[in-house]
Amino acid sequence: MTDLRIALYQPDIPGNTGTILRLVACLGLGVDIIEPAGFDISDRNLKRAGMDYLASVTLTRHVNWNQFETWRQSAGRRLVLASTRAAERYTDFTYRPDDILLFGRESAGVPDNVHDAADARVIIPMVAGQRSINVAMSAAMIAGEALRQVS
Ligand SMILES: C[S@@+](CC[C@H](N)C(=O)[O-])C[C@H]1O[C@@H](n2cnc3c(N)ncnc32)[C@H](O)[C@@H]1O
Repeated sequence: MTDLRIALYQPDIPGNTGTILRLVACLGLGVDIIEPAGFDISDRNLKRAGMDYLASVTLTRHVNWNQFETWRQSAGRRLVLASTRAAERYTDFTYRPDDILLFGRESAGVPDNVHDAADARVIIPMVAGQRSINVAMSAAMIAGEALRQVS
């Protein structure tokens, strides 16, 4: 079994978060939401995307980045940031079973201090001129690769 987790930094589109929560429910992963989010956790679009899968999600909400970091460091877990600014391909990185895979806010990614705090940063290569992949799609691709390696 893996203890891999997905963390969402201040997500602002409830349908994406609901889709990711359904993903983690199906893959058996834990999930962290670093608040403030741009919506309430009871948002109907989140519920529509997450459906009844939400009932089996192991979700931890952190009131802010500092509280998340305090918890993560005391747990001794590595933080792997998915970023369009990264240099290392997500398929070249060696994941550990207790890594936390961090994804940025849909509108703005993550600020520099969060980018710098990560232990590693990985990118899904894109064709020239494209800006970014949907956050839920990114999470599925990177979690899939991490699980392939550690399962
Ligand atoms: C819609 S994107 C954010 C776009 C934002 N304007 C930015 O500059 O980061 C939301 C999140 O999905 C993930 N993401 C999107 N495309 C990615 C890629 N090609 N490689 C790695 N992560 C990606 C990142 O975690 C990103 O913060």
